[in-house]
Amino acid sequence: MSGHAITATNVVKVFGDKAALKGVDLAIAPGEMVVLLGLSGSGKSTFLRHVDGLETPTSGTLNVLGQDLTTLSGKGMRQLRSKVGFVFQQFELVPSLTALENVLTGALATLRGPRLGLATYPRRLRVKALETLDRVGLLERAYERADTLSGGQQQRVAIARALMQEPEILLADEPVASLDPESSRVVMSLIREIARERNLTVLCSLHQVDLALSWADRIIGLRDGAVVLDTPTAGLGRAQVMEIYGKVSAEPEAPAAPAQAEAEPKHAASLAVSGAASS
Ligand SMILES: Nc1ncnc2c1ncn2[C@@H]1O[C@H](COP(=O)(O)OP(=O)(O)OP(=O)(O)O)[C@@H](O)[C@H]1O
Repeated sequence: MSGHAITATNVVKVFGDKAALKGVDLAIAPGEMVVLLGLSGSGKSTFLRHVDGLETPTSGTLNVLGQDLTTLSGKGMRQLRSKVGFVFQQFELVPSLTALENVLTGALATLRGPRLGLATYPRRLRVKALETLDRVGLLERAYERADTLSGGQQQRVAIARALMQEPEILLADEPVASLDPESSRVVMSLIREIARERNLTVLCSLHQVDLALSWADRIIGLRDGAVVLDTPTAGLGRAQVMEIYGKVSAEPEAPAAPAQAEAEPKHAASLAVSGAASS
């Protein structure tokens, strides 16, 4: 037992002939807000999916909230997953349901049987869902269909949904990649405030160095399936920031020229803004 919320030891994940994770080692303390920073394809989503038990490591070990994920099955895995909330880039709401109903689905794992319509949820959960919507600033939108809300509002509903399960860990996979800068700021600031209030451990993938520097306690940089950087953000000077741009956005060592086009990261521009990407 390490006392960490998440500990990965030499986690390798191979899909067919592709190694998505090449021996990831990291440890995250309870209550930390960590950004997993890297280009598209660096392995961020794959790692987050491991922490939620959606993928199993090919080798290595992953300990989440004191449990070795590689040994958990059925019930044990469900119990662990109930303590881990997940927020996605595309929100993954049910578009035809109201904001409130979407939030309530976050409590489904605690209920027996299907729920169709608001009235089928216990009153205590309806009240809790309304309070949670209020916390994300959307109480007045509770009865509107999810697909009538803006992207930023939908992501706030998705955060409220994740909070309904009272998680100890919140995973967020590129939660602001589909949002404009102002909505991104609102969503990141909300995640940070709520994490502080509830002593949540947050692991959030991002591809933007600037956002990572603004919102993380610590940045873990992934490149080509490996950790290339692990640094607290407090007190970083310009030189270290440049180093972050360089380390996370540099191509893997000695890339073969013909592979370059295919390996071209879709987020290259946002990581290359410093001009230090080749350092
Ligand atoms: N189920 C899968 N089957 C085969 N290859 C996969 C699978 N999942 C991920 N990969 C590959 O693993 C590598 C890492 O992908 P991953 O989605 O984790 O990266 P990422 O950093 O999250 O990027 P993005 O932001 O584009 O999702 C990629 O090369 C991807 O094609």
